[in-house]
Amino acid sequence: MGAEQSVPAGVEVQPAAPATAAPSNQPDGAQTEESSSQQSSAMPSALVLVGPSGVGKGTLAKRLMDGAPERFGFSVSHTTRAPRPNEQHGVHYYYTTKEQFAKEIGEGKFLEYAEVHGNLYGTSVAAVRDVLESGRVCILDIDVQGARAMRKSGLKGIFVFIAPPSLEDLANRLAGRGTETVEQITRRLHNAKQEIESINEKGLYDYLLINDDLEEAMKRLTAIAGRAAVGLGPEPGMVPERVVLEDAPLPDIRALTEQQQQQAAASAGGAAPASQPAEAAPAQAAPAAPAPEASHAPEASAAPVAAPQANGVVVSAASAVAEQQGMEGVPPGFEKWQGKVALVTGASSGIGWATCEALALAGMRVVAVARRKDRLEELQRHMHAMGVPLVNFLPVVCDITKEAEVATLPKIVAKRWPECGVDVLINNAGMSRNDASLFEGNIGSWVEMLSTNVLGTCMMTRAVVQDMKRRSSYGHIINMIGLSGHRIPDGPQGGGFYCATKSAVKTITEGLRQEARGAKLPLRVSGISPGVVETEFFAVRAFGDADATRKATSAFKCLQPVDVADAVMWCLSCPDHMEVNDIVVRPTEQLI
Ligand SMILES: Nc1ncnc2c1ncn2[C@@H]1O[C@H](COP(=O)(O)OP(=O)(O)OP(=O)(O)O)[C@@H](O)[C@H]1O
Ligand SMILES: Nc1nc2c(ncn2[C@@H]2O[C@H](COP(=O)(O)O)[C@@H](O)[C@H]2O)c(=O)[nH]1
Repeated sequence: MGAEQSVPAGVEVQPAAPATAAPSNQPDGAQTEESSSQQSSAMPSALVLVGPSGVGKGTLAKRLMDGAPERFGFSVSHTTRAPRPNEQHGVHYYYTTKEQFAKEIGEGKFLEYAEVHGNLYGTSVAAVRDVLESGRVCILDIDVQGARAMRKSGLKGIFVFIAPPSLEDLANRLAGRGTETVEQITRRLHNAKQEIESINEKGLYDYLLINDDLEEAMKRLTAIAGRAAVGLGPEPGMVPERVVLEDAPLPDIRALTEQQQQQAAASAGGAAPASQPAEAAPAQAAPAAPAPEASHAPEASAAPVAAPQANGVVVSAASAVAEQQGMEGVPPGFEKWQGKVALVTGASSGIGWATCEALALAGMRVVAVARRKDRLEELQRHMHAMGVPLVNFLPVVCDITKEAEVATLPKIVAKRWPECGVDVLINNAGMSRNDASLFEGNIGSWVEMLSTNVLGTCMMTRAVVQDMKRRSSYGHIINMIGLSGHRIPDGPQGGGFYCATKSAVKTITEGLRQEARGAKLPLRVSGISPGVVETEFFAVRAFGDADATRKATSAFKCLQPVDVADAVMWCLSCPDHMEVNDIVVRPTEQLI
């Protein structure tokens, strides 16, 4: 027997039976209620999560492991399915060919294997052994056929069937995850009906857990996993004698996907900012059933924008576009961010718009934050036209100067993508006014600049860092400092106040970096300081005079928003040991 075939601690291996073997009502190795409840040893055992695709096994497993990596490890399976863009070989799966898989079956490498939804999946002896030998609970995420085979293998562990509240919920989750096409979802859902019927196979499962509310499900699973951690067997009687399954028709996935995509943004809840009452109602066709919070939320909370039609096509949430482009658009080093969430403020135009586009095209989930709902809707249409899956895009109407609106943003993100939080924050929103001289300036303009450029940046940062702390997951914060954080180009004309706010952003960026280092957190902090960029900045500074931009940007070829977005992408693509602290970039012809 080769190394791969040696018996893992606590695992008695019987040769893997092909998963197509007829299921047994009393599988070998299944524990009777008496024997299982008495089973106890100091050694952690396996925790086998079974259930239809999309029910949340992976989400629950990840949460368990993130919460206590010293107690739980994952059995990384082999598969012949292609990796999704955000997946890593050796972390999510070992990706292999059919030929290699067949060869390794012959070599007795697998504890179990099965064809699932058209691909081969298998649990190797080594995958389970390595985790158990490290003294941790080994979490397996396998299908029903795999569970039957595992029972036969004699693996010591607790088997939990995770069920969805309904097929419709399951369909919604699969569509929302966005990693499969409509056809693939239909196939997985069709299989789900049969998989759910396995609940009634005597002795197959120890627990039935309905993953309705994720937090509740986590609480129950944590308690079950705690037993596995100390080698205790399952409690008796945790699977009902007989579960009556309603013969519900399969949801129409294509229709549901369209509806789901429309609802997704709105279902996060929230009302339009108090300062923008006219924008409270979605301009797009209202979703069929808006979440109650949408109409009853307190005035001051951010509001997601309703999504337009998405042609019913679900493409990879993690990086459909990158996949379509064969990863061409993705800068080297950026792969680590695929499927992660970036929040961009000031997303309705210029640098913010271009940054949202670059991030989404490279496979990130993007939360676009701005005050102007019509512009966010336009950005959403633009994203759709660019081929960005709308499941990856969350536009939110929010005024970053309003504390209560900012505070709701992490919640909106968590509602939309339950297993996620903001990983990357781009504090881009900033503005200037041309009536802010220090001799005779308009105090309202000072307040506006201070609130947006300084306090808005700080409030956004605080909200996101606190959420990162809660999740123990630290990403990257990039502040748009601007060249005005480094020098005063138009002091005699009264530009001093604006520059003061920008040099405050520069100092805050360094302060944040030092706080992160002081707290030994892996958060990375960067600043970007572009000179003249051709954006609406100048029109805003001139209180809406569109000609002001032309005047300010016609002397020479200015930077374009995409140039700055490129700098953002570069900051994010640098290796983990490298933190870009400030990028100063001017148009070549700009003097000061
Ligand atoms: N309780 C829940 N409520 C709402 N959404 C959920 C819940 N649990 C998980 N989800 C979401 O459902 C989607 C599918 O979850 P996940 O990928 O964990 O399923 P899975 O069972 O591991 O699927 P597969 O077997 O295909 O790997 C994810 O987008 C996840 O965020
Ligand atoms: N029998 C096994 N099933 C497995 C294994 N690894 C994963 N799976 C199941 O396959 C489906 C699809 O997974 P996906 O990653 O393509 O969405 C899912 O239900 C998994 O539980 C395995 O090693 N053996």
